[in-house]
Amino acid sequence: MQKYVIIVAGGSGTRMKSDIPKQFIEIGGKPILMHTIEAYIEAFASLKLILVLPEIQIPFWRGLCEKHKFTIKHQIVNGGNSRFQSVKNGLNAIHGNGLVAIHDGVRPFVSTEIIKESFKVAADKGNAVTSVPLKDSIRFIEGENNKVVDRSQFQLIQTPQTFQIQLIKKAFEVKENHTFTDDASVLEHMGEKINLIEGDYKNIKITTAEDLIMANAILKA
Ligand SMILES: Nc1ccn([C@@H]2O[C@H](COP(=O)(O)OP(=O)(O)OP(=O)(O)O)[C@@H](O)[C@H]2O)c(=O)n1
Ligand SMILES: C[C@](O)(CO)[C@H](O)COP(=O)(O)O
Repeated sequence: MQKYVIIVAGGSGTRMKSDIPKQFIEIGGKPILMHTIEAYIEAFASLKLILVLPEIQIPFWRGLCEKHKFTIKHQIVNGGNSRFQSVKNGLNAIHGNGLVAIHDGVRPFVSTEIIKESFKVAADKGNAVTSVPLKDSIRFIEGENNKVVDRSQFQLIQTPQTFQIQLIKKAFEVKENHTFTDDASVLEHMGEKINLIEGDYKNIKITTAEDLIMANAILKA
């Protein structure tokens, strides 16, 4: 079965407050996004890779590829105004059947094992969504009040989120709404059961400046 990955890097990284979009910040001598792409090609060399970028950043990315002699083949697609729109643009670039992993460009430490398991479970069950248990206590906030909740009933959701292509394309035909914070939420809206697979605490989403400290530490570990 043909395997695709859509790597979404169409955001502007406002919470990082950096001069360049965070996906282009260098860790270990190369842009975060190159680490992410390499992780997928290490898992499956024959993977078809679709990279979603803000249109205005495409020349900058091409310049980075030249500078770093980055030759992994990928198709570039324009980003949208939200993650949902960026994923949708990526899905529109796929014309065949098979499986597609959707992955945040700013999660560079995804392991080969997770990528492989994600495709395996999606092939069997239609979808596979990576997650980890919570390590902190959590509280439910209600107006002025708050109360403890049972954290064993919650999971933190990561990417990859991998799907049978026809299923996820159909799910994305819906009108976007604010509950669509990831791709699983879009599929669930269509009535599908979500299958969780085990993630990894190292599979961080680089979002704020502290995450860069963590990223450099993970690289050195
Ligand atoms: N319009 C958008 C918004 C987000 N993303 C991607 O979705 C992933 C997760 O989003 P997030 O970490 O929130 O990235 P940003 O939107 O760039 O960050 P911020 O919310 O701080 O602006 C990132 O790889 C980001 O590039 C995207 O492809 N298109
Ligand atoms: C898809 C995701 O990484 C799963 O945790 C997350 O929902 C992306 O959220 P953001 O609001 O785009 O940071």
